[in-house]
Amino acid sequence: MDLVTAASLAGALLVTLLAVTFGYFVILLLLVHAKYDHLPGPKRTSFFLGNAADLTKSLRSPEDSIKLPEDLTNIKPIAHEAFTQWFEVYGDTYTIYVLHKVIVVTRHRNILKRILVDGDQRDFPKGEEFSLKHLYGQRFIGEGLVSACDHDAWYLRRRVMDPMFHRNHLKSAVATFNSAGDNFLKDLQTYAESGDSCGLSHLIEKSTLDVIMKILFSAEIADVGANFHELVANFIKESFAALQMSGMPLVQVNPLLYSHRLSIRKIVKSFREIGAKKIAERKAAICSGEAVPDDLLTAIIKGHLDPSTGYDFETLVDEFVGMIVAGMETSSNTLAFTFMELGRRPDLLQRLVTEVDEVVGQKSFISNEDITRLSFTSMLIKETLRRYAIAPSIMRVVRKETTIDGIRLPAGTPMMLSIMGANNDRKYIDDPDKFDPDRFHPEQTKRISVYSFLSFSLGLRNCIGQVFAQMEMKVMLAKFFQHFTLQLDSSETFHLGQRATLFPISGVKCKILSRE
Ligand code: HEM
Repeated sequence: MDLVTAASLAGALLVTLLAVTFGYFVILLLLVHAKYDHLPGPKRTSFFLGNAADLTKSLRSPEDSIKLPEDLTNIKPIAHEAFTQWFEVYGDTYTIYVLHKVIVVTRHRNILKRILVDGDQRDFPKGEEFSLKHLYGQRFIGEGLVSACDHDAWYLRRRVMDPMFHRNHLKSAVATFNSAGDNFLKDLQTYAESGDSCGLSHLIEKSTLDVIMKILFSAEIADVGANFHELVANFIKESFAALQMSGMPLVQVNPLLYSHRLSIRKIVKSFREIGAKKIAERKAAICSGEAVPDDLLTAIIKGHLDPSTGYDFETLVDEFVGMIVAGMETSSNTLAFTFMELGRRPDLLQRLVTEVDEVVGQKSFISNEDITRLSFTSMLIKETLRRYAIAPSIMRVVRKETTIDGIRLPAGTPMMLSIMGANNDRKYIDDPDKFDPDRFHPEQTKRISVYSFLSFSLGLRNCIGQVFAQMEMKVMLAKFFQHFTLQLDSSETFHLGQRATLFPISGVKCKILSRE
């Protein structure tokens, strides 16, 4: 066969292959569309891309043109707003399509109830695809508690960790919450003295990392490395922004995004190496019989030494990364939103200051009893969690075909359970856009249903750190208002950003004013 014939044969083969692949993809799309045609949803703007264009638009700020990938961390996404608006138009359950993938978005109470609470969790697992196990092929949270999809493996790990997050165990951590709070005060004092504006979000982030490192891993930030806080902050921002991007069409394979994917892989890998080093040191101490702290790190390593839990060394690293990912940004953004609201609501700020003065006064140590008595502070935090659901949605998969209230969910359906949608559903919440901590007043006659306060999720796989987070946030707020107050910069926009979690885009720029 001569060269020309071979080349034309290869060309014909390639064209046939492309035509078959294209035909296969078209049939696949038609089948997926037919499978979900019975559910409402926004019109697909493209047969092939589905609603991808709407979603990509909603990931971007209306004002900014975003250049990928350099500006990923500066995206001002408003994805949750698109989801909320679609609830108003298409009802409590609707579909969105990206290429051949479909997601059913819901805030329907009975669906949430069945999936999170009443149903067998084996029938509604976290889907592998949405589980944060890997990011651009690099192991991210792997098989850790947050991402575990296999119910039995998850259960064994949750049993190892639950005691560390129990209210009684956390009582012994109150001193540590105080000491992290005192470090926060030192940073604030510097700004109060200089009169310069600060980005409060950044200072809070440092404190919530400080708390996690001390309580879960008995480590000071400084022990891990001088720039550890910046490193973690960068790791969280970059990886969260990438998580959000990675679901968009072709981001995983687009050659133009190769350097972005490579840099994210490197960031995640080097962060995992820090965790591996800490774990190896503690494991060596345990194995050689040295006295070790009674913290989460010791608990999971002891679990790893007991083969029945299925913890291998990499899973321990997954837990280290997972706890920081799940615990730092969530608490820190919730506190940032609380400060943002207090900055524009002198009435709430005054109520908080009065409570702090009455309960804590000039005491330098905030005890567990004080934390319990800070009831307005609790209401304030709960309303922040309701209004600005930091984790705006969570993912599950319906394994077997299930019909709930006449809504048929085919087997294999990926579900986005909208926490933001449920928390702000005007069918159940009066004037949901209004920030009103009194909704959570213990004497409020119209009690908020648990399905309108999904911020920590519900059921077996609810947030293990919810008591931890609320104690931490109460101590931070009380310490702050014992000594300082704040004045928001005039540049404050009150806009929300979204990179996996929600955050105040401005970073809560403000002046710190001393109360003394
Ligand atoms: C305001 C703060 C927080 C919020 C709003 C929050 C929210 C949530 C939500 C919604 C889930 C369910 C995720 C899902 O089902 O996909 C979750 C799970 C989890 N959270 Fe939190 N969280 C917060 C703080 C924390 C803290 C401080 C820690 C640890 C120190 C933590 C550790 C975890 C873990 C390990 C899970 C997985 C639990 C499991 O699957 O068994 N969270 N969190």
